[in-house]
Amino acid sequence: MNIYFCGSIRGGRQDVNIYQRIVKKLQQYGTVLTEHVSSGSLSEKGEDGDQAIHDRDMEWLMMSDVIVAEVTQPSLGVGYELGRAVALNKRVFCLFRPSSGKVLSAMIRGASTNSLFQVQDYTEDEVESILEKYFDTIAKN
Ligand SMILES: O=c1[nH]c(=O)n([C@H]2C[C@H](O)[C@@H](COP(=O)(O)O)O2)cc1CO
Repeated sequence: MNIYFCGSIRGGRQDVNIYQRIVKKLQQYGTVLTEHVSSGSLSEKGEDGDQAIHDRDMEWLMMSDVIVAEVTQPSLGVGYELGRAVALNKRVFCLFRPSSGKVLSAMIRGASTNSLFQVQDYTEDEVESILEKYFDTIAKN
């Protein structure tokens, strides 16, 4: 299974430790095409070559079977990826931590109207078990 992980880069890297836990867990279920998003050495500057980044990531998005996004730290790039994923009819799972004190964009929470696009509130300690539950469910469908 190809998995596309979305997380904030230029939107801010404060959640990188949780991105690492998510990617490590996702690697039990398939190939994470965007493993670099969780890299501790990738700064808020991001990678070089914006057009190449965009074109590579869109190709990976098209190749993916499921998109998992950590959406607590707002990111234009993640929002764009999610919109493109919806347009491609992809399966999307968004993870949000209410304990951050932030309120998730209505354009993300409000898009969760069917089982293809799900938003899950969670706490940091349950991140692995939430992913286990999700992948168990999609394996049965
Ligand atoms: O260097 C990059 N590499 C990259 O793959 N991205 C993609 C993957 C992330 O899920 C998303 C982050 O967007 P942003 O940088 O706007 O927070 O965009 C974004 C950047 C920088 O914008």
